[in-house]
Amino acid sequence: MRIAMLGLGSMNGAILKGLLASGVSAQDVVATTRSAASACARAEELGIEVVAEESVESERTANQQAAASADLVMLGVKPHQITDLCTEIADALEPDAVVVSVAAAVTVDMLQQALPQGQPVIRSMPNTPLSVGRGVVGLAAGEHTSAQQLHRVRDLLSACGAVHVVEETQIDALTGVSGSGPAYVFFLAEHLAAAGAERGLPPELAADLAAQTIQGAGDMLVSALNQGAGDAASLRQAVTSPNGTTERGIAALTEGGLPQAVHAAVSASAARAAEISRDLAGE
Ligand SMILES: NC(=O)c1ccc[n+]([C@@H]2O[C@H](COP(=O)([O-])OP(=O)(O)OC[C@H]3O[C@@H](n4cnc5c(N)ncnc54)[C@H](O)[C@@H]3O)[C@@H](O)[C@H]2O)c1
Ligand code: PRO
Repeated sequence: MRIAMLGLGSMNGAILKGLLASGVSAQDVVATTRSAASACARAEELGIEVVAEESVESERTANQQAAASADLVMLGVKPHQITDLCTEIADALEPDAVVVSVAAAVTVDMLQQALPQGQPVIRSMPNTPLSVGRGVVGLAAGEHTSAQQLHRVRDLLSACGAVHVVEETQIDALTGVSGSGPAYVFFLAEHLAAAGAERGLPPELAADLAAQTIQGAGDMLVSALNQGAGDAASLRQAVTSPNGTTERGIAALTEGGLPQAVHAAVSASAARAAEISRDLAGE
């Protein structure tokens, strides 16, 4: 499968690293960037062909050239840039090329409107841990995408994370949990480490303890859920000895409003996605 990654920032870059590590051949990937310097650096780093918008001299833009040869086109630009990018590549696309948007808030309908009639599209919501093979992706297919095309994309991404095919109405909530979620976890890691350093641990040690604890707890939780051997609440209880140290820590988190703060974070992220969708639709 020939893959075009249009825009190579945080998200498309993370997906590409995950795909290459999972065995996708660098020969099968072409990416685009705006600047020539960035194209050079990324081509050297990743071993793939990268075409820069600013160095193309032919009639076709970098995005058109990359899209023309692709079976799968991943749109990795900001939400407000997606429809312009769709319009730009529309005439270059093969009719059966599958166009996958990674953008928050850009609906299947917006993608279909901006692309040729009948073009297969998928709205996705990935997260950056795809870069290390531990990502999460939600996929919602458009009306012209066959089950086989959806399965091919699901199988490709499954090599670098967990893929969930969902209703489009669920994507904003999924964005609030797993799309934005890595940032909440990194925020927790920052504060765990800072608190450890405040209690006298060397800062590097505190950062390692926070990261390794989050990794171990995450692995343990996924394994327990997969094996039907517990859930987050039961694993938390197993750490919490009656009248022990954790009980005091959990009480402090509860008093400090962690449960309400997490609910508010997921709601705020999902609500912002809906707000951007309305802005993009001009409502
Ligand atoms: N960062 C995340 O964790 C994350 C998670 C899920 C979804 N997303 C979505 O991914 C998309 C990109 O976000 P990001 O965080 O990677 O932003 P980013 O700014 O890191 O990446 C966007 C890239 O696109 C490039 N670009 C812009 N216009 C271009 C054009 N016409 N041709 C080629 N390249 C172009 C920019 O130079 C930039 O490198 C957004 O729509 C966002 O909603 C991001
Ligand atoms: N990062 C993007 C944003 O912050 C979308 C989910 C994660 O908008």
